[in-house]
Amino acid sequence: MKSDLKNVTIIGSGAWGSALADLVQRNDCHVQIWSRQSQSSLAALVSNSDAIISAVSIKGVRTIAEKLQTAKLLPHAVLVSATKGLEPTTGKTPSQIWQSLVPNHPLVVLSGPNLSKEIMEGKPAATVVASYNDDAAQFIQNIFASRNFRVYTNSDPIGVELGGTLKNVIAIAVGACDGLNLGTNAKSALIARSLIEIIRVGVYFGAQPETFWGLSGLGDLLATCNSNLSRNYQVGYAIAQGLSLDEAIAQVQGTAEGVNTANVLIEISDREKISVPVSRYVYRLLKGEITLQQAVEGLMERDLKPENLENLEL
Ligand SMILES: NC(=O)c1ccc[n+]([C@@H]2O[C@H](COP(=O)([O-])OP(=O)(O)OC[C@H]3O[C@@H](n4cnc5c(N)ncnc54)[C@H](O)[C@@H]3O)[C@@H](O)[C@H]2O)c1
Ligand SMILES: O=P(O)(O)OC[C@H](O)CO
Repeated sequence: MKSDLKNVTIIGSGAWGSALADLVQRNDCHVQIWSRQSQSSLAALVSNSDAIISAVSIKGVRTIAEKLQTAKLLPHAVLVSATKGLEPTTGKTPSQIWQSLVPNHPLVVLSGPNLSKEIMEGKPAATVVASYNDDAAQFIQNIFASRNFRVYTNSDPIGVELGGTLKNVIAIAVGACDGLNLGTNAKSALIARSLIEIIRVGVYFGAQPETFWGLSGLGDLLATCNSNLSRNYQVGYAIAQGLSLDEAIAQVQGTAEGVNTANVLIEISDREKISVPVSRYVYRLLKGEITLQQAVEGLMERDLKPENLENLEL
């Protein structure tokens, strides 16, 4: 069933904003795209929007949310956050920033295994729209769903959001693993153990552990760790080829959020004493504290322990 929604504003005209605009357009919505290069006023543009979708990098989220805080929105306007990152200064997720600055509108998080290039090519994909407000989630489900884009609702926005955010750090590790040609066993072990540490962090943020077995957790982890379309994977792969972090970032097109996310995650895990061994080795590698070879040895030589899947928080 298609919604009768007509006016949608997409904020951010990068790879993801453009792909999301394309998806909404397929459903006959009236779509307007705004970016920081636009001459038009964002406040004027959103004044008649039924849905406002933010697809900017994490560094732009607070600025954009502050602009909308003072804008006059339609009372029923739904906000959608499609960013996968953590704010450096506060450690907040994008949805937490949105919620704190624009609290009077329902918020939906959109996240899943969604490499924008494949979506632009019309290849089949699925995603999750998560909200504490079921009506808002269904509303957004209907404006995005199409023959090639299957959209699920979910009621754990923080879990859905963190699945998409934390896997970016792991994609750097897996890109490096592939760049070193360490093999399928190593890669599979890295992905499986990383999912456990993602869940540990998720639980700290108040997410439901089971959310991470879904599309936005395991699904996005697999997509990002198995595709050289992923910018985060590309960063890890390039480092394994001997490039510096700056050189790796320079050769990647668009934003690799995992680099910043690793910094913020390590601050949080140090403060809250959350064990995140894979992410920590990524962080130390990116900081230049260790070589890639030392990271591999460090992970393999950790103390032996039970797999302990019954108590993922430990
Ligand atoms: N590309 C994908 O496949 C994909 C898929 C899902 C989610 N995402 C997430 O979407 C977000 C954007 O990714 P992208 O691929 O479009 O990146 P991109 O680099 O192509 O575009 C980034 C966008 O953010 C805007 N931006 C950056 N800093 C800003 C600031 N300070 N103020 C205002 N706007 C600012 C840019 O103008 C641009 O529109 C990221 O969090 C990414 O993880 C990307
Ligand atoms: O290119 P990446 O690494 O930002 O990944 C893009 C999407 O998050 C994949 O779902």
